[in-house]
Amino acid sequence: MRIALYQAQTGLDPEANARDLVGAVEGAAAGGAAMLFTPEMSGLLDRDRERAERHLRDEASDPVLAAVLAAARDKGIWVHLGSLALKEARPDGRLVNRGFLIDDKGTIRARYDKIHLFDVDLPTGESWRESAAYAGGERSVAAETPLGVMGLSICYDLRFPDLYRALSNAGATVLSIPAAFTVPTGEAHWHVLLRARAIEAGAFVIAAAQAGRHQDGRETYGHSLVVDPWGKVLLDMGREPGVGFADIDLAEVEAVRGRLPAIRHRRAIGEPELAR
Ligand SMILES: O=C(O)CNC(=O)[C@H](CS)NC(=O)CCC(=O)C(=O)O
Repeated sequence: MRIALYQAQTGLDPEANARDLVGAVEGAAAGGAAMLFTPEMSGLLDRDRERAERHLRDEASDPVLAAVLAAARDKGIWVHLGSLALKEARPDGRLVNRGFLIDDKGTIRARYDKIHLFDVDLPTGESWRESAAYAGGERSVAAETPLGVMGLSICYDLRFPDLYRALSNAGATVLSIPAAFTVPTGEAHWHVLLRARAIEAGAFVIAAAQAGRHQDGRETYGHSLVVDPWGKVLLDMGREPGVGFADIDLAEVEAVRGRLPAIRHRRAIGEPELAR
């Protein structure tokens, strides 16, 4: 089964970003992919909250989402739109960071709101307070796809293995982890965390990422990755934006789980006994 990943360098203009997304859908379909994966914040990447807010809509009126739904239908391809920032009616006024699983008829099959929010001060001086602008999601989501049951997640979620344990316990054999990773944390942690999630779950990991220097001045790590259930990297897109392809053999999941049945050996772990 062929999949495609769109490594984006999303900018400040949602219209231009939507055109690039539609181009990626067309490129993925022309290349024979059954499904395209796009990064976190595929519609707009802007550190300036006030400037960004002027462009943001709710789900029903978001033009980027509408463009991707139409392109998926026209090209007959599934899309995991990694995430969009959306203005949903919430009492506290915060946004949601929401991913969409879209089928080849342009129908939304599942939505996932990012659970773990990136509130981190890096030693390089980079400082992020995602929870100031976004409300965290409350539930994990898996969905049936042509690739099998897929677990949805977003970026910083990658650091919380309990989420992937829950998804694989629910039958997920593919884990999608769209991202906009920082460069220093990407260099230190990206490959090892993605490979670990694949190995622990005996599942494919598909991680479409933002890459390079963006119009808002930020730099993201790139390296969109596909990892097989044994932990082998099948695709690493490096630093340049574009569409990449990988052929994945879904039988690998059962083969690896048969060889090393760790997920069948999972136990419920309680509080540790603390010896003093
Ligand atoms: O808000 C936006 O515009 C786009 N969203 C992001 O950039 C998000 C939240 S600030 N980034 C991450 O989660 C990076 C995680 C990361 O880099 C790590 O876990 O090391």
